[in-house]
Amino acid sequence: MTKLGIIGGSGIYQMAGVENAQWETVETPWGAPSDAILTGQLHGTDVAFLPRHGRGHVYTPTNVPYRANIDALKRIGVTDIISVSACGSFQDHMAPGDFVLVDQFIDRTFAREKSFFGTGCVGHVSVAHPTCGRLSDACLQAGTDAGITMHTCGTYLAMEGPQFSSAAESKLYKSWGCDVIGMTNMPEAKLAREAEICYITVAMVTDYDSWHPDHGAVDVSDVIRTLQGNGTKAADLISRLPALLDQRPTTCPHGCDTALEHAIMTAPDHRDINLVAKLDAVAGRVL
Ligand SMILES: CSC[C@H]1O[C@H](OP(=O)(O)O)[C@H](O)[C@@H]1O
Ligand SMILES: Nc1ncnc2[nH]cnc12
Repeated sequence: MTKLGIIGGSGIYQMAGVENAQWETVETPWGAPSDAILTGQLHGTDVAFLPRHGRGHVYTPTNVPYRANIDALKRIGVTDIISVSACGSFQDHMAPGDFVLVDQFIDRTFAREKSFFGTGCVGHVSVAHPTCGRLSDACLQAGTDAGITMHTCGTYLAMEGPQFSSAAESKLYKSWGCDVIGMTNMPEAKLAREAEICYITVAMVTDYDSWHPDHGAVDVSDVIRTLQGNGTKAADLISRLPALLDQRPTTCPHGCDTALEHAIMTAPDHRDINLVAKLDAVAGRVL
């Protein structure tokens, strides 16, 4: 059974159309998530919506409690996460208002906890293909049906922030072949993989960062203006997903939900029982 998690980024703090909606407080061994989680059904499919920065936009990209957020979603049974995120673009043809289905990341963040594992329970998962092709296909169809200009793949540069990039950084990332830039999807995608949850980033282009000769520096007021249009489009895309994702295969064909199968290195008699206890939701299947 699908339970669809939606992580709403900048400008997305609510989700309309959810039946039996209630804000649930979820506690985790990794602290409190960014906010309570809105649960209910969308066109008959169980959904759980979490505003990444909290209602009122409280958490900076660095301070978002990424581990608590992913643990909380796993703990309440989420199988699939759609991360809806604002981004800058490094490509002329990925214009403000377009949506990019991210399939690769370059992680340049440096001030965040990036793993549920640690001393006393060491685990290594593959993030060679960090997003789920099944979710990407569904988002492509939903977005196209909603009349959104969709790009089927793209590399997302995750920066620490909260300041935007300098022009030199922006040109460097473009020269690396990156397509979009944001501040939040790492370590979120890595943690979702550790938690064996399928994950896709729907990156909503709001600006051209600071490389473009015909566009000035990024300005939050421009970002917000574009986000207001993007938010409506994102809601339309999401409302079409239940019909496409309700029939979940017993196991993800891309292996997202079996990522921990051979991941844990620490011998059973050397494991830290406190850490193992904290991993109950995320890795209980294999511990
Ligand atoms: C409001 S512009 C910068 C801000 O927007 C993006 O957030 P999110 O990924 O949660 O939509 C970006 O990563 C920055 O945090
Ligand atoms: N240019 C940009 N850089 C980083 N994060 C962003 N979010 C939206 N636009 C962005």
